[in-house]
Amino acid sequence: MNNQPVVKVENLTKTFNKQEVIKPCNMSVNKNSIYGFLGPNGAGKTTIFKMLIGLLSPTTGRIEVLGMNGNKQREMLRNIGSMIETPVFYEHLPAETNLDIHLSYMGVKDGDISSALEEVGLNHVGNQPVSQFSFGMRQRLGIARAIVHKPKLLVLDEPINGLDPMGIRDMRNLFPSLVNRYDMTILLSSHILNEMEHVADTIGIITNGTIVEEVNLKLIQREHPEGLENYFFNALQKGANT
Ligand SMILES: Nc1ncnc2c1ncn2[C@@H]1O[C@H](COP(=O)(O)OP(=O)(O)OP(=O)(O)O)[C@@H](O)[C@H]1O
Repeated sequence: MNNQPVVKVENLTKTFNKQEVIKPCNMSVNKNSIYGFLGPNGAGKTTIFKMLIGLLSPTTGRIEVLGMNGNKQREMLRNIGSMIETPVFYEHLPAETNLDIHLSYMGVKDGDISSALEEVGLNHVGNQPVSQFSFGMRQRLGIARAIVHKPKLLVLDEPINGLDPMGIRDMRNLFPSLVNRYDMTILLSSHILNEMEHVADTIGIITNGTIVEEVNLKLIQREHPEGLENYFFNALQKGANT
């Protein structure tokens, strides 16, 4: 891992209906990092993710992704893969056709749909319509769609939500291998602290619209060998007191 930031956020805010739900935030995600974004319900994780991937515009502040800001938005979007909230598909079309449509939309000609499906354990059902998929299979397909065009930055909002234990274990192996094989940088959110400890190397904590911590996981583990939970609750407490 080197120290070149792939995501750099400065003084980012977002106001909805006169309410500032994201207060001035700074964030830095290093190249080839797996950054685990943690925070209570409603803290602002999804809103920040949406701003990073261009689905929402910031109220104020600056976002730089892969060295680009607003100036090269198309190029930036082609290099981002994401799954935010519940993924939506063309229900009547097979999984592989959904990925094919995504590749066309992204302008990628040489995407490997069968490999992407295999990465998430869906290779045997690629020809089935998505309407026949279970919740966990849809999550897996959402991840396949996020990675099929081999983005440089992968942004996944609660990707293991709804996965079975095998799926969780598969993702634990998949994420670091995407970093190693395709030079990706991954930004993940999850409420499952234990799982974040398995995959992330950096932890960011947001509470009430403010990022209160951004720390290397190894440093946390040195101080909290018992696990992330105490560190997480302390950080929230610290955030509440400032
Ligand atoms: N479109 C919107 N209009 C108004 N308020 C919104 C909108 N989207 C999000 N919010 C508010 O912004 C705050 C942050 O929401 P967000 O979805 O980013 O939280 P989160 O950390 O992802 O939560 P969770 O863990 O529950 O998914 C919440 O108070 C939410 O009600």
